[in-house]
Amino acid sequence: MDAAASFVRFALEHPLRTALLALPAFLLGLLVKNAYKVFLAPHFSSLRSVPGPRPDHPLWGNLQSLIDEEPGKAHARWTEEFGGAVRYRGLLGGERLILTNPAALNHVLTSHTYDYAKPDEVRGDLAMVLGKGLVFAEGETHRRQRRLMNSAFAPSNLKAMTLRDVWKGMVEAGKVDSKAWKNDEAAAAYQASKPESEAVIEVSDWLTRLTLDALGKAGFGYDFQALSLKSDALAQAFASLFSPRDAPGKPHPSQILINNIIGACLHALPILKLAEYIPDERLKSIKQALNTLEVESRKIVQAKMEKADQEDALPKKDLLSILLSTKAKDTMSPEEVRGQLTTFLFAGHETISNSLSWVLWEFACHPDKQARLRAEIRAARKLALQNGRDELNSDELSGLEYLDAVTREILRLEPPLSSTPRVAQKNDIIPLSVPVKSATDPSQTIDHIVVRKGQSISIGVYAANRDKSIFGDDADDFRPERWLDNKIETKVGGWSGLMTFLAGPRACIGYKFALLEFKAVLSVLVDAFEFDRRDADIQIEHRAQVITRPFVVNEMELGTRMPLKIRLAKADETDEV
Ligand code: HEM
Repeated sequence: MDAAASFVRFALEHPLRTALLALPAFLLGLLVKNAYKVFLAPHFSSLRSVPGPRPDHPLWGNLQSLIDEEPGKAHARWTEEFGGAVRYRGLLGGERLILTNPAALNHVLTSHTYDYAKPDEVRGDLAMVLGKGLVFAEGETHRRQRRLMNSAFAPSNLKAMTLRDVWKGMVEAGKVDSKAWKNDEAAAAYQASKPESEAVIEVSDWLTRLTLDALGKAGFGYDFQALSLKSDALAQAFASLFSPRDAPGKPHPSQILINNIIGACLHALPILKLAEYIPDERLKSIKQALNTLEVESRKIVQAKMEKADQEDALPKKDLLSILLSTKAKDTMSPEEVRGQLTTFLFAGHETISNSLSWVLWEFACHPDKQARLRAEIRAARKLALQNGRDELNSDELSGLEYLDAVTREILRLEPPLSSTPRVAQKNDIIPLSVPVKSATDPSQTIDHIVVRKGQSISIGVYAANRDKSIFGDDADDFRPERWLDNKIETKVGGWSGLMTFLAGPRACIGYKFALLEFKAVLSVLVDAFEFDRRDADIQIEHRAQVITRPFVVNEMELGTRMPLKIRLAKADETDEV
C-alpha cells in the first residue's frame, strides 16, 4: 500500500519521468497483445466458420486489397465469391465482418439498431468536428434527437436555376474554367479549336456550392452565398475540412500500422500532449477550420435564438427555427442545436452534389439516356406551362418515371458511402436468410453468425447495391431502364431496397430532401444543357475522402474533379426524340 502511495506521489511530482519510464512497459504490453491477436485469436474466433479471403499478409491481412481497389470493390468481389457474410482481416489480425445478406442487414440496422453502434473513433472524431449532432448520438440520446428532428425541409429549384444561369453565361461567353484543365496549355489548346456555344466546366465544385446554398436556405434559413462565389467563413471551413485539394493517397499498410501505433501512444499518454508539438501545416489548417466552424455556427444559432424569441408565435419555416422554438428548446440545448446544424451540413450537401456529379458523368457517357430524360422533362414542362408555371413542382418531379429510374440507378451504382462501420455492443447471433459455406467444413453451410461484444462490422453498401444475384450480370452498368419493369426484389428494408441511405432507425434522415433536391437540380440542368466527356479517353477514378469522390486519372494532384463539356441543349429536341 505504501509502495503504491509512493508511486502515485512520485508520478504526480514527476509526470514526464513517469511517462518515459512507463513507455517501454506500455510498448511491451502492446507487442504481447498484438502477437496474441495475430497468431492465436483467429483460432478461437467466433467468426472462424465465416468464409472469406485468405489474408495476404500476417500483419496487415487483406488491407492491401482494400487500399489498392476503388472504395467498395474488394467488398463486392468477396461478397460475389463467398456470399452475404464475409470475414476478412485488417491490421494485426483484427477481424471484420462484411454484411450484405438481407436478414443480417435487417437485424443489425433495423431490429437491433442500438446494439450495433458506430465505432468510438468515428464518433469521437465526428463529435470533435461537428459538435453534438445526430450522426454521433447513440441509444436514448439518438432516439430523442431524431424524434425532435423528423421534420422535412422543402427543396426549391431556385438555386438550380441560379446555377443554370451561371453555366449558361459561361457557355455563351466561351469562358475558360481553369479548374477543368490540368494546365494552361491544355486549356488554351481546347479554347483555340472549340466550337461556339460550348465550354468545359469543372462541375463538381459548382454542384457542391449549389447544394450548400440549397441546404442552408431550406434547412437553416441561411445564405452561404457559395454560388455567388462570396462563400462565407463557415462554407470555407467546411470545404477545407471535408474536401481538401490533395487527392487521398494509397499508403502502404505498414504506414497505416505505424500511424496507428503513434496514435495509440498519443492517446495512451495524453499527459505528454505530444500532438501539440507536431509541426504539421495540414494539422494547423484543420485546427483553424475547426475553430471557424465552431465560432461561425455558434453565431448562426445565436442569431436564430434571438429571432426565435421574438417570433415564437409565427409558423416555423426551417429546421433551425423549429429546433429553437419553445417546445424543442426544452429538450435540446443550444450546443446540441449547433451540433445539428453542422451535422446536417456535413451529411447533406456533398452527398447530393457527388451524386449529381456522377449522374452527369454517366449522361456524358450515355447520350441516349440523357436525351430520353430531357424529352421526359420537356414534355412535363410543356404541361406545367399550360397551367401557367415555368418550372416543375415537387409532385410533378416525383411523378416522372424515367427521372425516378435515373435517380434510383445512380444512387444504387454510386452510393456516397461505400460501406459504414458498426461495432457489436454485446454478444449476439446474426441470422442469414441465404446460408454461406462454412470456412471450417466446406461440406456444411451456416445460417447464423455468433458475434462477440466489440466485433467490428462493415455494412457493405456498395457490395449490396451491386449484388448480381439481385440486379443481374449487368449490375455494374448504369442502366436506369432496369427500374422501369419493376422486377427488382431486394428484400432489404432501405429506400428502394437499396443500402444507399441505410435502413432502420439510423437510416438517413434527409433522404426525402436529398431525392427531391437531386431531381429538382437534375431536371433543370438536363433541360438546359447537353453533357459530354472533356476528352474521349478521359478516365475517372473513385477515391474515398469521407465519401467516394471522382478524380481524373493522371490529374489526381488537382483534387476531386469532374470536368465536362457543356453545350446549350437544342430547344426543339423534344420533337426529335
Ligand atoms: C444522396 C444524398 C445522401 C445520401 C446517399 C445519404 C446517406 C446517408 C447514410 C448512408 C447515412 C447513415 C450513415 C451511418 O449511420 O453510418 C446517413 C445519415 C444521415 N444523413 Fe444522409 N445522405 C444523403 C443526404 C442527406 C441530406 C440531404 C441530409 C440533410 C438534410 C442528410 C442528413 C443525414 C443525417 C442527419 C444522418 C444521421 C442520421 C442518424 O444517425 O440518425 N443526409 N445518410
